[in-house]
Amino acid sequence: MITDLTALLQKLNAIVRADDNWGTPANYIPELARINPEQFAITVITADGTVHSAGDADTRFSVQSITKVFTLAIALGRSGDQLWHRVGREPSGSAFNSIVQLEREQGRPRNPFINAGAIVTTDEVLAGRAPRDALAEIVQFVRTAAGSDDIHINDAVAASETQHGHRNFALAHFLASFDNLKNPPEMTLGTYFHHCALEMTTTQLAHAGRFLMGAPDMPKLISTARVRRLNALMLTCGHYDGSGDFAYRVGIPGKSGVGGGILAIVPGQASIAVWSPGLNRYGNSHKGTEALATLARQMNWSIF
Ligand SMILES: NC(=O)CC[C@H](N)C(=O)O
Repeated sequence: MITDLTALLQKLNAIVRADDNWGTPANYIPELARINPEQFAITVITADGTVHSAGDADTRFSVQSITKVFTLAIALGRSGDQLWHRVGREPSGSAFNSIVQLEREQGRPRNPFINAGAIVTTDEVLAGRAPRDALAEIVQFVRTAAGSDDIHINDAVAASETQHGHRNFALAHFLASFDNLKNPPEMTLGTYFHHCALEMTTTQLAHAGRFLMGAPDMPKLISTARVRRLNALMLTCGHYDGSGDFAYRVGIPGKSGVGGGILAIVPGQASIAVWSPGLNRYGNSHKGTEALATLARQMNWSIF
């Protein structure tokens, strides 16, 4: 079985590379726009701890919104259910950076995985501390989850997003106007941009996702009940307005990032990280999604 999975990933890597539609990298963060889209990597860690990889699995990429899963875990650890007064748990049906819904719903973002919701969870993690202290907690959580200290924030990516993050500034000020930010918008955003700029390889990211598998020998960073809830939110909200399509086609919880990464979990069975920088129309990795759909079908992995 183990050799089968490695062979399957290698075959998948070859199939993915043979298709010349690589999608388009994010263009609103200049540091991400200049990345060569013709890259692909996949790592699968199974419940027995074995690691299977294919493609560019040692190349670091910007994990971006995938960090929203870790900041949500931390925010829930700090504030518990109080957090849900500030942010909802419903799919948004709109783009990750949309502002219209926020006005209609009086400044309470639909869920913690769209940008507005993640700005709120970051604000909760910040909790009046200096941004470097909150960032230290986030980076430490990710390093502990991954079992590696060699995970860092790329300051150039954070600076690039700060210079061009007009939409996120608009969202943060909108939240503040509805009294849904406890810290100054610039301070919360600075923290948010920096944790989004964390870089990992697919090998590191798949390791970091092991605690979400809920399998006996995996790191236990949060309660089993919370693991289930994070997975539920990943399934319903992890791909923004593409979440329904991802659930339909792939059938397991996943969280995407605009850097082209996706962390997907087969509860009790596997933690999967996939990366290809070109995006589909929802802002999710084009080839990453295709590869996960094929892998899930071939392995018969589904939560349904
Ligand atoms: N979808 C994403 O990965 C978005 C994250 C990015 N840092 C942003 O705020 O726009």
